[in-house]
Amino acid sequence: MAAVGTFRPAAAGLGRRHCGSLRPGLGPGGLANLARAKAEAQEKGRKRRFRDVLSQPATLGLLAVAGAGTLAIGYYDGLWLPLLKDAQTAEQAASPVSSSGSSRSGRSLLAPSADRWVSQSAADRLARGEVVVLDGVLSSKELEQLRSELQTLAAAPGGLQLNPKVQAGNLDIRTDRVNYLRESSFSSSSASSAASGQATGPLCSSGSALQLVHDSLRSLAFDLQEGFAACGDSSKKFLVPGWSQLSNYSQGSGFYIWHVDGFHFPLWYWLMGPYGLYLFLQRGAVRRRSITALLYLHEEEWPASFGGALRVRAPVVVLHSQGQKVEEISTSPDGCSEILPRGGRLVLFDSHTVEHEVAYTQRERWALTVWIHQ
Ligand SMILES: O=C(O)CCC(=O)C(=O)O
Ligand SMILES: [Fe+2]
Repeated sequence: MAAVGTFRPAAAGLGRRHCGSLRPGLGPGGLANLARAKAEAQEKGRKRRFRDVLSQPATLGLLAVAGAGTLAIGYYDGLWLPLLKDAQTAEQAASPVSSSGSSRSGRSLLAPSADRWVSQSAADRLARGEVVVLDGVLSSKELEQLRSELQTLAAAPGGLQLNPKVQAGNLDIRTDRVNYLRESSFSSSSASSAASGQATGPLCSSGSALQLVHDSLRSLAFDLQEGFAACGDSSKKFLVPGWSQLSNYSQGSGFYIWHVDGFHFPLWYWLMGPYGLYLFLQRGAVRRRSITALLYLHEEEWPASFGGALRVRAPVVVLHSQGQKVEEISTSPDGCSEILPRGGRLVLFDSHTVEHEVAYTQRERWALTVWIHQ
C-alpha cells in the first residue's frame, strides 16, 4: 500500500538514532566521541597533506624565490620601478661624467658663492615649508636657444605626448603635453632623426641648451644636499631620477588642478594586506619625492595678463644672491601666493606639503621639472 511504501525513517528524523543503535560497543555519548574522532582524523589528514605539499622540493624552491623576491623588492622600496630604476645619488648626478662615460653639460643653478649663501638659504627656507624662487638662473641667450630647440621638438613626431593622466582617460586634472627626457634623449643625430620624421629615437641634440638644463636641474640636488648639511641636517641624502619632465601648455588652454606632488602612504592601507603592500611598493617613487625643482623655459617677460601662474598654498620667498637678500612675497587672504612663470625662474618646494595648481594660461608655457627623492 501507498502508506507503507512512502515511510522513510530518515525523513522522520529516525535514521541516525536507528543506525547508531546498531553499532556494537557504543555506550551513552559514544556517537559524540565517534564524531570527534572522525573530525580529528580528518584534520590530521589535512595537516599531513599540507606538510607533504610543503616538503616538495618544487614548493620549497618556489617559496624561497618568492620570499627572496619580496625582501629584495622591500629593500629597494620602489627602486625597481621604471620611475627610479636609473636614479643616481646627488653626488653622481652632479658628477661631470655621466654613467655612460659621456661628459655632462650641467652647471650649478644655485650660483655657488664662496659662502654658499644661496644653497644654505634655500635649504633653510625649504625646511620651514616655504617655496623658494630664484630668478635669472638661465641667461637670455640660453633662453633664446631653448625656444628654438623647443619649437623643433614640439614639431617633431613623438616630440610631445599626452600627459599620463590624459593617457589614462582622465581629462579633468591636467592638460599639458610632456616629454620625459633621459640621457638617451640626447644624441648628435637628433637633427636628422627629427627632420626625417622618425617617431622614435632621440629628439634632442647632444650638448643642446635643453641638455644643459636637464643636467643642471638634476645636479641641483647636490647643492641642496650640501645646503641642508650646512644647516645642520646631514640626514638628507638625495636620490635623483634619471629623467626630467618637460611640460608644455599650449596657448589659451592649460591648467593643472590643485595637488601635491608627493604621496603619503596612509597607515590604513596596510589593512588591505598583500594589496596594501603592492600599493606601498608601486607608489614607492612618488612616496620618496622630497623636493620639486621647476624651471621655466619660455620668454623672460611674463606679465600677469599672460595667466599661467603657479599658485601655491604656502609662503613664498625670492632669494637674491646679489646682496644676499630674501624677499617675502605677499599672500592673498585665502592663503595663496602666485608665482609668475618667468623664463629662467627656478622654483623649489617640498613635494609632500606644498599644495599647488597651474592657472589657465594665455601663452604657450614650458617647464622642466625634476623631483628630487630621498
Ligand atoms: O608647471 C608648473 O608650474 C607646475 C607643474 C606641476 O605642478 C607638476 O607637474 O606637478
Ligand atoms: Fe605639481
